[in-house]
Amino acid sequence: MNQRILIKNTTIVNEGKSFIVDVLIADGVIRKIGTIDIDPTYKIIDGTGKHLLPGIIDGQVHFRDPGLTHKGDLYTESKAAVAGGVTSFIDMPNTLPNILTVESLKEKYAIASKKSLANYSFFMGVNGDNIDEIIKTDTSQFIGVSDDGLYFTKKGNLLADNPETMEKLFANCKSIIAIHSEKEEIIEANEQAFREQYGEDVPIKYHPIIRSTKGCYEATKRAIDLAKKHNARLHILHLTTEAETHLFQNDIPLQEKKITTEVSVHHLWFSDKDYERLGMLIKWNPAIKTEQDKEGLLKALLDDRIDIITTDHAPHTLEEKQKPYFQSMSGAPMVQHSLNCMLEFYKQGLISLEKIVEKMCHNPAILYRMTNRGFIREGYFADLTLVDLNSHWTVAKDNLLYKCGWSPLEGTTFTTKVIQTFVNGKLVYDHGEFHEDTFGMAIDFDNKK
Ligand SMILES: O=C1C[C@@H](C(=O)O)NC(=O)N1
Repeated sequence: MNQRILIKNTTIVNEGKSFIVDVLIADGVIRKIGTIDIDPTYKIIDGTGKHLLPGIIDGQVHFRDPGLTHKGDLYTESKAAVAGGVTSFIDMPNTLPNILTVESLKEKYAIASKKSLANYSFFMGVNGDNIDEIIKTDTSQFIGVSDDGLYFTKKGNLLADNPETMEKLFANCKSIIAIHSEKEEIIEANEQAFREQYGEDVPIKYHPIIRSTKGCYEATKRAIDLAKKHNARLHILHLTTEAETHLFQNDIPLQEKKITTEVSVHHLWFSDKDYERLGMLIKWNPAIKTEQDKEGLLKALLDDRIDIITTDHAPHTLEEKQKPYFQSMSGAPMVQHSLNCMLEFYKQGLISLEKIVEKMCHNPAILYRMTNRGFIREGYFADLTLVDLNSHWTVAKDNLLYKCGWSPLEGTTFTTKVIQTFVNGKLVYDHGEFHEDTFGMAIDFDNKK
């Protein structure tokens, strides 16, 4: 039998409330929440002065496995995730091979079952080549479909030059469609203009001009119009502009929303002011935009037009990043520090702890219809993270767990620390140490609801 763990006297943050209580973990689940007597067989954890949150569910990561494992893999990146309080993640399809068939999806599940310390699920990739197969496939096979990061061909390009593909997908796909929302034709025209002026070495400050607000807004508007026309389930990934936030609703509960969106932590943390200091390290697609956009995203998060927070954790080697503009890879690692970043906003009085938990834990579970995860409830999986809200430490090379070995946050001092992380009731991360004797589970979800 699994050892029972009793977390005594901890402040749980859950479902809009924070209060001091005891939590008993047994057989992988939260067995009891309340005042619980100590039993000699229990492992006792003193939660006094600490906060217990549901484990973070990161709805968008690129762990690079299989095929791109020189950047990261399901073991290294899931290890970084649990050290950051993340207990579940959904990985994107732009691995090698791209995940465009049920067979390759199953292979990815098999790899994760032997390597991932956190719970996992995977988007099925969608482009012009596999759309007919996607439409035919039973939606219980995948949590959602996405085009994010896929290598676009004219034929396969979902977003830009292929309105028929999009129309067909929205008319027929019953699972959530998670879109990387930028209009390629606008970006390409801007790239062309800047290339003529600067050659390969365009200054990074022009990245948000090339990958412009117009490109984002028009793509998002078009996707929303199509979703409304066909009553499809649409999720816009990593929103970056204040303008787009006004395209989303906050007057219906998430359970009933068909059109949803997210913000990634880096788009709340950085703005175009940081390009001078960090250069290509913060080249992301869609681009980090202005201070006003950053503020608009936070506002929309707080007033529920933005539903969830993700990382879009996208590691590349430093060598792949530090190249002239057109060759430098977009994306950066974030999964180890997403909770710390959000808790820093809490410390600054910008967001409540309860709102952070709603957007990073509860809502991803609701949005992706996960079974018994995302909340501190009796009978739910014991996916939990214990945090100290008064602990100073500085991000540095020697405390990074990413395979790529760098972070755009190096030198940042955080005032909170993840102390312990439990995945399915197992203490996987404990004060900087890992217990690696068990792996995470495939996340159950119900696409039939
Ligand atoms: O959508 C994406 C993909 C990601 C990657 O590197 O896979 N990098 C990005 O910056 N955006």
